[in-house]
Amino acid sequence: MKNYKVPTLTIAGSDSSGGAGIQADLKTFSAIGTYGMSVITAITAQNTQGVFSVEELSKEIIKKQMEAVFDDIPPKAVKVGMVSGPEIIVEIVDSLKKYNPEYLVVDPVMISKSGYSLLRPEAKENLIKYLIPMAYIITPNTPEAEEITGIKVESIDDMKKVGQKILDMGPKFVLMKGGHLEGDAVDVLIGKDVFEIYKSERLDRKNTHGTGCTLSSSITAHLALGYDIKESVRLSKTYITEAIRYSFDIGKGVGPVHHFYKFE
Ligand SMILES: Nc1ncnc2c1ncn2[C@@H]1O[C@H](COP(=O)(O)OP(=O)(O)OP(=O)(O)O)[C@@H](O)[C@H]1O
Ligand SMILES: Cc1ncc(COP(=O)(O)O)c(N)n1
Repeated sequence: MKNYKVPTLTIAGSDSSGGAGIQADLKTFSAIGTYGMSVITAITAQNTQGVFSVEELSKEIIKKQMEAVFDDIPPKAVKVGMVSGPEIIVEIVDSLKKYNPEYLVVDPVMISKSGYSLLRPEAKENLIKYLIPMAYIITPNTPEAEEITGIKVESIDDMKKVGQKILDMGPKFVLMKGGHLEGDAVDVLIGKDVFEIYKSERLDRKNTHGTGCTLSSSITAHLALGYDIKESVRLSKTYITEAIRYSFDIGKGVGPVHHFYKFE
């Protein structure tokens, strides 16, 4: 089902070390077999050891990037990752309303694995009020789900309950990621008439930089290629599991996952 001409777009921050953010998204888009494009929201200076600095781009250049992409190569599916500040979110939401892509995947990036805040505290309100309701699917990890709802997530039962709360905020589907819990790596997909559990063994690996970015861009690429939501998540869960299994040591800290595709 690969189609190198199907356009996909990521709206996210740049990770200079290539493991997360825009770079992980584009690698995933290519590996799944779509044509990847990017709107950069912020530049981070980071590597496998941490995030050292962040510079947000202006809302003007974000608007211009959106226009340049959508006026020429309208993407079939769009993913939003790190959005950083409140004004940027409003700009992105306005542009998305204007161009109305078929699929919008929102990965509500808040804190990097290394503990650096990638969403300014004052931006949280706009994320919840404007971006989450327009998502086709939102993919919070447990700390992000807790931030969004104010409710603790410590079990699969909590994931179901809190996922339902997020669904009530307006997105069509919620994928609650269980990477931060203990035991098997269990993700839960919730929609109006949909409830699916995706389970994999927990792999004992230290190199998990960019797992969330990779999973959400894989879902984006599969939706763009025409898979339905359950299939898109199933194939993406396999993709991230194998990407973690074959993750590798590069750099001095938490290395990246491995992008390649050979599963159907
Ligand atoms: N050790 C692991 N073994 C197998 N699967 C894992 C492991 N850790 C995470 N996963 C899976 O990876 C995906 C990403 O989950 P996670 O909850 O780690 O997202 P995240 O915290 O947003 O990632 P990131 O830290 O990159 O932002 C999920 O499908 C999760 O189940
Ligand atoms: C630009 C950018 N976007 C997202 C992440 C989250 O990824 P992780 O939690 O694996 O650090 C990141 N580190 N950098």
